[in-house]
Amino acid sequence: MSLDLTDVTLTYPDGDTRLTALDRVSLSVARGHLTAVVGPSGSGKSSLLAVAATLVTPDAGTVDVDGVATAGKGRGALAALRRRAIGIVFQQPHLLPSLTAVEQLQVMATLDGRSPAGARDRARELLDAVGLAAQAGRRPHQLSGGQRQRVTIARALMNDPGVLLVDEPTSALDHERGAAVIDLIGRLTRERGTATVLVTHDRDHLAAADRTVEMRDGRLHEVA
Ligand SMILES: Nc1ncnc2c1ncn2[C@@H]1O[C@H](COP(=O)(O)OP(=O)(O)OP(=O)(O)O)[C@@H](O)[C@H]1O
Repeated sequence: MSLDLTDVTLTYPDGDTRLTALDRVSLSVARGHLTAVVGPSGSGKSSLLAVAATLVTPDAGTVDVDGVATAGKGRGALAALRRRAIGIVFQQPHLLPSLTAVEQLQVMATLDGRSPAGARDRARELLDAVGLAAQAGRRPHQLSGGQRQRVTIARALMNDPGVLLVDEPTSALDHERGAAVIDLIGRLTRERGTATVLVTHDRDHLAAADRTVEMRDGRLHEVA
């Protein structure tokens, strides 16, 4: 599998005790597959993504990304693994206001040492893939909310990651635009072969998923 969480437990300090945000959670996602994670507020969905993204180290259990065991790795090695192997899409687009859509993507690649021409070609190809070829020269304020979210999805794919983690990408969108973004994530998962985990509140969006799991009080349950 491209993403493997095994018996992951994560706790946070909570007064004199600790709150268990993830309770022996195991989840494996293969390349080309989309797993949707639903569940009530506070059930541990964002914690699950943070652990999968190697941004938070669990108290117990293991996280393997693209066949690489992350246990015991230092910050530098984890940052390098994230840049190479993990694409992350947050709830809010987090775009740089002064850059055009194509530049938002190019920055990622240039940071990674790709040649400027190679970065531009890949950025244009990805903007085309998310339906924004005509908007490549626009800045964030000249884009709709859905278009901004598409730019962040394209940006997350710049380094051709094996793992794509997406946190509530539709929370700022109306239902129709939200559904279109989820469909796009499903299509890109299959076309680009990412192991994708999508946190969503909206159960109407689950048709694009190969599998749906539900978090409840830090535990993961299969949804029939
Ligand atoms: N940094 C933190 N310190 C202490 N407790 C935290 C921290 N982050 C999250 N928690 C707690 O851990 C539990 C799981 O939170 P998490 O953010 O993973 O839930 P969620 O399912 O993503 O919720 P939502 O749908 O509201 O975003 C909650 O009880 C939350 O209050």
